[in-house]
Amino acid sequence: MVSMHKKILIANWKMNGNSESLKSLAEYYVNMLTGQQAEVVLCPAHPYLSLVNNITKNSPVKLGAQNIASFPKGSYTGEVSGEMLTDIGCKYVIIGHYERRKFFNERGEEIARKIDLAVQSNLIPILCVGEKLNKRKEGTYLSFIKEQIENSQILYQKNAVIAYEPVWSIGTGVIPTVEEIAEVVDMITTMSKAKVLYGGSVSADNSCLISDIANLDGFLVGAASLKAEEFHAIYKSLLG
Ligand SMILES: O=C[C@H](O)COP(=O)(O)O
Repeated sequence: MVSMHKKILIANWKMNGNSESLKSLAEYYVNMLTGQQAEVVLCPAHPYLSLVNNITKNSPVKLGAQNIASFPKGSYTGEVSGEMLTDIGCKYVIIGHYERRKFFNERGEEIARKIDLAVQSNLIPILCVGEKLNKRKEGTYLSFIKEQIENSQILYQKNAVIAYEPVWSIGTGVIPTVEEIAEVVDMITTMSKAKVLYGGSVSADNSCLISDIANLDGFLVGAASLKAEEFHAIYKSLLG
Protein backbone atom coordinates (compact mmCIF):
# COMPACT_ATOMS: atom_id res chain seq x y z
CA MET A 1 0.00 0.00 0.00
CA VAL A 2 1.30 3.44 -0.91
CA SER A 3 1.38 5.85 2.01
CA MET A 4 -1.09 8.75 1.85
CA HIS A 5 1.25 10.97 3.84
CA LYS A 6 2.94 13.94 2.23
CA LYS A 7 6.58 12.95 1.63
CA ILE A 8 9.20 14.48 3.87
CA LEU A 9 12.90 15.01 3.28
CA ILE A 10 15.05 16.03 6.24
CA ALA A 11 18.58 17.42 6.04
CA ASN A 12 20.52 16.69 9.23
CA TRP A 13 23.59 18.86 8.87
CA LYS A 14 24.96 17.62 12.21
CA MET A 15 27.98 19.65 13.47
CA ASN A 16 29.03 20.75 9.99
CA GLY A 17 29.20 23.98 8.01
CA ASN A 18 29.55 27.66 8.82
CA SER A 19 27.53 30.84 8.21
CA GLU A 20 28.62 31.09 4.62
CA SER A 21 28.22 27.46 3.54
CA LEU A 22 24.90 26.89 5.37
CA LYS A 23 23.45 30.17 4.07
CA SER A 24 24.25 29.19 0.53
CA LEU A 25 22.84 25.65 0.98
CA ALA A 26 19.64 27.02 2.52
CA GLU A 27 19.24 29.53 -0.32
CA TYR A 28 19.73 26.79 -2.91
CA TYR A 29 17.14 24.56 -1.23
CA VAL A 30 14.59 27.34 -0.85
CA ASN A 31 14.91 28.09 -4.55
CA MET A 32 15.02 24.52 -5.82
CA LEU A 33 12.97 22.35 -3.47
CA THR A 34 9.68 24.14 -3.14
CA GLY A 35 7.22 21.65 -4.66
CA GLN A 36 4.03 20.96 -2.78
CA GLN A 37 4.37 17.16 -2.83
CA ALA A 38 7.24 16.92 -0.36
CA GLU A 39 8.11 18.83 2.80
CA VAL A 40 11.79 19.73 3.11
CA VAL A 41 13.18 20.30 6.61
CA LEU A 42 16.62 21.79 7.26
CA CYS A 43 18.30 21.00 10.58
CA PRO A 44 21.40 23.10 11.18
CA ALA A 45 23.37 23.18 14.43
CA HIS A 46 21.76 25.49 17.03
CA PRO A 47 23.92 28.60 16.36
CA TYR A 48 22.72 28.67 12.74
CA LEU A 49 18.99 28.18 13.33
CA SER A 50 18.18 31.89 13.10
CA LEU A 51 20.33 32.38 10.03
CA VAL A 52 18.56 29.52 8.24
CA ASN A 53 15.16 30.67 9.52
CA ASN A 54 15.72 34.07 7.91
CA ILE A 55 16.08 32.28 4.58
CA THR A 56 13.30 29.69 4.96
CA LYS A 57 10.63 31.65 6.85
CA ASN A 58 8.71 32.87 3.80
CA SER A 59 9.05 29.61 1.92
CA PRO A 60 7.61 26.09 2.20
CA VAL A 61 10.97 24.83 3.51
CA LYS A 62 10.78 24.16 7.25
CA LEU A 63 13.29 24.52 10.06
CA GLY A 64 14.25 21.74 12.47
CA ALA A 65 16.63 21.45 15.41
CA GLN A 66 18.98 18.55 16.10
CA ASN A 67 18.32 18.40 19.83
CA ILE A 68 16.11 19.77 22.62
CA ALA A 69 16.72 20.08 26.35
CA SER A 70 15.08 17.51 28.58
CA PHE A 71 13.88 20.28 30.91
CA PRO A 72 11.33 22.97 30.09
CA LYS A 73 13.33 26.00 31.34
CA GLY A 74 15.67 27.29 34.01
CA SER A 75 19.21 26.82 35.22
CA TYR A 76 20.53 24.29 32.70
CA THR A 77 23.64 25.96 31.31
CA GLY A 78 24.23 25.25 27.66
CA GLU A 79 20.79 23.75 27.00
CA VAL A 80 18.12 24.97 24.56
CA SER A 81 14.45 24.47 25.41
CA GLY A 82 11.53 23.53 23.19
CA GLU A 83 9.97 26.95 23.74
CA MET A 84 13.17 28.62 22.54
CA LEU A 85 13.24 26.43 19.43
CA THR A 86 9.64 27.31 18.59
CA ASP A 87 10.36 30.96 19.31
CA ILE A 88 13.12 31.09 16.70
CA GLY A 89 11.03 29.36 14.04
CA CYS A 90 11.55 25.61 14.40
CA LYS A 91 8.75 23.26 13.44
CA TYR A 92 10.58 19.96 13.95
CA VAL A 93 13.18 18.52 16.31
CA ILE A 94 15.29 15.38 15.95
CA ILE A 95 15.26 13.26 19.12
CA GLY A 96 17.18 10.10 20.04
CA HIS A 97 19.59 10.18 17.12
CA TYR A 98 22.14 7.37 17.45
CA GLU A 99 24.97 9.89 17.81
CA ARG A 100 23.25 11.35 20.87
CA ARG A 101 22.61 7.88 22.28
CA LYS A 102 26.29 7.01 21.72
CA PHE A 103 28.14 10.19 22.72
CA PHE A 104 25.69 11.67 25.25
CA ASN A 105 24.23 8.45 26.62
CA GLU A 106 20.63 9.43 25.81
CA ARG A 107 18.28 6.64 26.80
CA GLY A 108 14.59 5.77 26.94
CA GLU A 109 13.32 7.92 29.80
CA GLU A 110 15.19 11.03 28.70
CA ILE A 111 14.09 10.54 25.10
CA ALA A 112 10.49 10.17 26.23
CA ARG A 113 10.78 13.40 28.23
CA LYS A 114 12.22 15.23 25.23
CA ILE A 115 9.38 14.02 23.01
CA ASP A 116 6.82 15.19 25.53
CA LEU A 117 8.49 18.61 25.88
CA ALA A 118 8.77 18.96 22.10
CA VAL A 119 5.06 18.34 21.66
CA GLN A 120 4.21 20.73 24.51
CA SER A 121 6.18 23.37 22.58
CA ASN A 122 4.31 22.63 19.32
CA LEU A 123 7.32 20.93 17.73
CA ILE A 124 6.96 17.76 15.67
CA PRO A 125 9.34 15.14 17.09
CA ILE A 126 11.47 13.09 14.71
CA LEU A 127 12.39 9.99 16.70
CA CYS A 128 15.41 8.04 15.44
CA VAL A 129 15.55 4.30 16.04
CA GLY A 130 17.72 1.51 14.71
CA GLU A 131 19.77 -1.50 15.60
CA LYS A 132 23.49 -2.17 15.77
CA LEU A 133 24.92 -4.87 13.53
CA ASN A 134 25.06 -7.46 16.33
CA LYS A 135 21.29 -7.22 16.86
CA ARG A 136 20.70 -7.67 13.15
CA LYS A 137 22.97 -10.72 13.08
CA GLU A 138 21.29 -12.21 16.18
CA GLY A 139 17.88 -11.67 14.59
CA THR A 140 16.64 -9.57 17.53
CA TYR A 141 16.48 -6.25 15.65
CA LEU A 142 12.69 -6.03 15.28
CA SER A 143 12.00 -6.47 18.98
CA PHE A 144 14.83 -4.03 19.77
CA ILE A 145 13.40 -1.32 17.49
CA LYS A 146 9.87 -1.97 18.80
CA GLU A 147 11.14 -1.47 22.34
CA GLN A 148 12.94 1.78 21.38
CA ILE A 149 9.67 3.09 19.94
CA GLU A 150 7.54 1.97 22.89
CA ASN A 151 9.98 3.41 25.44
CA SER A 152 9.94 6.78 23.70
CA GLN A 153 6.16 7.13 24.29
CA ILE A 154 5.88 8.54 20.77
CA LEU A 155 2.92 6.28 20.08
CA TYR A 156 0.80 8.64 22.21
CA GLN A 157 1.54 11.58 19.91
CA LYS A 158 -0.74 12.45 16.99
CA ASN A 159 1.82 14.26 14.88
CA ALA A 160 5.17 12.54 14.78
CA VAL A 161 7.91 11.18 12.55
CA ILE A 162 9.90 8.00 13.14
CA ALA A 163 13.17 7.54 11.25
CA TYR A 164 14.58 4.04 10.91
CA GLU A 165 18.36 4.45 10.93
CA PRO A 166 20.29 1.19 11.25
CA VAL A 167 23.43 2.12 13.17
CA TRP A 168 25.62 0.11 10.79
CA SER A 169 24.44 2.24 7.89
CA ILE A 170 24.98 5.73 9.36
CA GLY A 171 27.89 7.35 7.54
CA THR A 172 29.24 4.01 6.30
CA GLY A 173 28.02 3.87 2.70
CA VAL A 174 26.49 0.46 3.53
CA ILE A 175 22.72 0.29 3.11
CA PRO A 176 20.28 -2.48 3.97
CA THR A 177 18.49 -4.23 1.13
CA VAL A 178 15.12 -2.85 0.10
CA GLU A 179 13.50 -5.92 1.72
CA GLU A 180 15.32 -5.28 5.00
CA ILE A 181 14.17 -1.66 5.09
CA ALA A 182 10.62 -2.63 4.06
CA GLU A 183 10.38 -5.16 6.90
CA VAL A 184 11.13 -2.50 9.52
CA VAL A 185 8.95 0.13 7.83
CA ASP A 186 6.04 -2.34 7.85
CA MET A 187 6.52 -3.09 11.53
CA ILE A 188 6.58 0.63 12.43
CA THR A 189 3.53 1.27 10.27
CA THR A 190 1.56 -1.41 12.09
CA MET A 191 2.50 0.13 15.47
CA SER A 192 1.99 3.78 14.71
CA LYS A 193 0.39 6.46 12.56
CA ALA A 194 3.64 8.44 12.46
CA LYS A 195 5.36 9.23 9.19
CA VAL A 196 8.13 6.68 8.65
CA LEU A 197 11.49 7.66 7.17
CA TYR A 198 14.66 5.82 6.31
CA GLY A 199 18.11 7.24 7.16
CA GLY A 200 21.63 5.89 6.72
CA SER A 201 23.94 6.54 3.75
CA VAL A 202 21.08 7.82 1.57
CA SER A 203 22.57 9.12 -1.67
CA ALA A 204 21.56 10.09 -5.19
CA ASP A 205 22.59 6.57 -6.24
CA ASN A 206 20.30 4.63 -3.92
CA SER A 207 17.39 7.00 -3.19
CA CYS A 208 15.26 5.98 -6.22
CA LEU A 209 15.29 2.34 -5.21
CA ILE A 210 14.56 3.02 -1.53
CA SER A 211 11.84 5.59 -2.21
CA ASP A 212 9.75 2.90 -3.93
CA ILE A 213 9.24 1.06 -0.63
CA ALA A 214 5.55 0.95 0.28
CA ASN A 215 4.62 3.07 3.30
CA LEU A 216 7.96 4.87 3.35
CA ASP A 217 7.32 8.59 3.72
CA GLY A 218 10.80 9.97 3.04
CA PHE A 219 14.39 10.23 4.16
CA LEU A 220 16.54 11.59 6.96
CA VAL A 221 19.78 12.48 5.19
CA GLY A 222 23.15 13.26 6.76
CA ALA A 223 26.26 13.69 4.59
CA ALA A 224 24.44 13.94 1.24
CA SER A 225 22.33 16.83 2.53
CA LEU A 226 25.48 18.99 2.60
CA LYS A 227 25.88 18.56 -1.16
CA ALA A 228 23.31 20.76 -2.89
CA GLU A 229 23.00 18.91 -6.19
CA GLU A 230 22.98 15.49 -4.60
CA PHE A 231 20.27 16.50 -2.12
CA HIS A 232 18.27 17.93 -4.99
CA ALA A 233 18.53 14.59 -6.80
CA ILE A 234 17.33 12.77 -3.66
CA TYR A 235 14.38 15.19 -3.46
CA LYS A 236 13.44 14.42 -7.07
CA SER A 237 13.62 10.68 -6.46
CA LEU A 238 11.10 11.05 -3.61
CA LEU A 239 8.59 12.64 -5.96
CA GLY A 240 8.81 9.57 -8.22
O1 LIG B 1 20.64 11.82 10.49
C1 LIG B 1 21.15 11.29 9.52
C2 LIG B 1 21.77 10.00 9.63
O2 LIG B 1 22.60 9.89 10.73
C3 LIG B 1 22.39 9.47 8.38
O3 LIG B 1 23.62 10.05 8.12
P1 LIG B 1 24.32 9.71 6.71
O4 LIG B 1 23.30 10.03 5.65
O5 LIG B 1 25.52 10.58 6.66
O6 LIG B 1 24.64 8.25 6.74
